[in-house]
Amino acid sequence: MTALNAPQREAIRYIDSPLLVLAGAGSGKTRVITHKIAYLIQDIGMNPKNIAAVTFTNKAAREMKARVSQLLNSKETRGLTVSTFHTLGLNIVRKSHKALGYKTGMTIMDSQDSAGILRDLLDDDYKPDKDFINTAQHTISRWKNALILPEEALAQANHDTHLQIAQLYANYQKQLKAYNAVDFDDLIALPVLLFTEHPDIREQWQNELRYLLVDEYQDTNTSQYQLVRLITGVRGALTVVGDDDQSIYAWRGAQPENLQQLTKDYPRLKIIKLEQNYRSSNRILRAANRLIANNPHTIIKQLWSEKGLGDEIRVLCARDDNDEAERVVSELIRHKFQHRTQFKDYAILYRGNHQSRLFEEVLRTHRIPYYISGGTSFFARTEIKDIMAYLRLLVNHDDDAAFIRIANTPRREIGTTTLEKLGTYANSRRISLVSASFELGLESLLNSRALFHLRHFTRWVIDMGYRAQREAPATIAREVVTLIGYKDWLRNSCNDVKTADNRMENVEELLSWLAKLGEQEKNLTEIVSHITLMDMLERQNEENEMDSVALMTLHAAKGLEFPHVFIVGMEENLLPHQNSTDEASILEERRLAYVGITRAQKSLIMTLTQKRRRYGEMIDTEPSRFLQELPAEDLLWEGMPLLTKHPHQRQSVPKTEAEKKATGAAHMAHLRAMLEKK
Ligand SMILES: Nc1ncnc2c1ncn2[C@@H]1O[C@H](COP(=O)(O)OP(=O)(O)OP(=O)(O)O)[C@@H](O)[C@H]1O
Ligand SMILES: [Mg+2]
Repeated sequence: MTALNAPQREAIRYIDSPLLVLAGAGSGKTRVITHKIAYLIQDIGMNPKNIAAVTFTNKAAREMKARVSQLLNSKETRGLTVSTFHTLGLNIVRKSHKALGYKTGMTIMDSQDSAGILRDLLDDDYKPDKDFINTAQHTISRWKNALILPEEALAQANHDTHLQIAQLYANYQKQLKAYNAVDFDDLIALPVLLFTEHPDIREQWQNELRYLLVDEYQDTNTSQYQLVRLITGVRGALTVVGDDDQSIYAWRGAQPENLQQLTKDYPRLKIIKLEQNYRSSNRILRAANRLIANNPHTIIKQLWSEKGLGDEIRVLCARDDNDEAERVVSELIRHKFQHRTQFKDYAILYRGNHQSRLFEEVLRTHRIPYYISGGTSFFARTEIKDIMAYLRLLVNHDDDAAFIRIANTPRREIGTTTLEKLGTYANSRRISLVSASFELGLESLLNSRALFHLRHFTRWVIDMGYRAQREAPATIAREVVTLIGYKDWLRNSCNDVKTADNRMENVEELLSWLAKLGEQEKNLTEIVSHITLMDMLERQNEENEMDSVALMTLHAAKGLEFPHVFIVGMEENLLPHQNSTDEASILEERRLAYVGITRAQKSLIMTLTQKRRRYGEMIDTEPSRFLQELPAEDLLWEGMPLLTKHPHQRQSVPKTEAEKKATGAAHMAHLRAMLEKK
């Protein structure tokens, strides 16, 4: 156990009762988890298949896996679970699907799919109302995360909208079941339900998962917390690590109070604190400490580091958002050249996804490799999912989820009512939708027109399926795309031609990829399962191994670290976010800024603009209130002076260090005055 300090070592070896490691950013919490896994396997002799470590994002899980494999060889980790909460939930649901009333081969609906189902369930007046669908989806998700069942939601509804959404929730659940599908939230809620209602199954899993480790514990919501409790049971073989200052998912139902709840639920809970930070230089830490001190605290944590004082935190003021992107990228190029670093040493972090576009554009112009973490992956795109669903259905006529996805995409007169009747019928006969479409029994349920359109399609599926067994996969795929008229469908269903063409380009990309796989003598069945099974995580791994700049939201950056970090858009209405100005939300926005700052190891640059294009209009911006909460002595202001609202005060761009300091002080005073006025 080298490179561990005393409290870390204590945390790793402690197995007498549940353990909570509560500590600030970069203090080695994740390191405690990975080393503890190694300790349990190598020193205690536990079977890796009895150990599960869970966290929140795919990227964090991947990072954790990578760290574990530095400590243990592949033989020692065989059977070990290191995953997200959702993947763990999925495993449980898959293995115990019967007890939950599902058939094998269930499908996971993503957020787009669920929105589609909700839309289909709505009355025609509501169908086009995207905002309503959004609200409904969000509300249902919160209910699920709080383990509120449809009946309870109905009983509790105290106004019309809630009542309407609660009814929708009930129908939505029914629909999912009929499709043999689950959504993202079900992956946690169903295992909880399962373990509560079936003590025998719970016991089996408790015997299977004998030690549980949870990273980023502050972000667990009610259902995740219940799942942790049910898995650990009375034995309480549990280590959780977290930082209340990094709780940034309240909007998704996360409850930092779960940290306190632990003390109540596990009276024998042991708490260990870590205070030495191994990540960042002291100026960065001081900025983080000072910022977060503005939030109320029950437990005070002061981080310190042996990494020296480090460079000042630079604050670049740009003219507008274009200028901001240009400056960040040229700064990055200059810095890389000067310090002989790699592109992957840099991260550009922002509050909202939409902020990435300009940076992408400029990075591309300069031919700098970058990747967007947590963005929509190729395979999550609608058009790719559509075409893949066709191919899935050709090779597996029982893939009901694929059938449902494309039965009416492009439109072919197979309506929701037809699908519903078909679904109910297939369910009662326990056969797939395609098989059911040919049965005599269906004929009394559907009118002849509906039946004609349905059978026309399913027959086509079967014919193409035959051909797919003999012909080259890429040929079949291209023919499918042509025969269904996908290109025209995109043109008609997208809002503008550009979007349609972009999507078609993605389809072309998929087709040429299929051709490449086909050259390796793979048949369509093999290719489809290859693509379906191809671990998304693996693909993203490839991405990360490339030397490229990381672009991501502050949310997605949690748990990660980079030598050089840019936090862009340090402005009111961006950070803090414009919809987050009530007191509780400001606290959360401040934690988000804290997460951002503490990602940086060596250098941190923050940027803001004077003007920014929003909703097509150039608007004046205001510096983020969080800037003035940072220690003035650690900031170095650069670029356009901020004082635009007072042109007579306009100063020249500061050049010498002394000038920069002086302008910095002036900016801070100005900022303070401005904010006090508000
Ligand atoms: N005892 C130690 N000696 C040397 N380096 C360490 C030690 N503990 C942790 N580190 C390093 O410090 C960095 C931060 O550690 P880690 O990511 O585990 O912190 P964390 O508390 O999980 O941070 P976060 O709150 O951001 O998730 C990592 O690069 C890790 O390898
Ligand atoms: Mg961590």
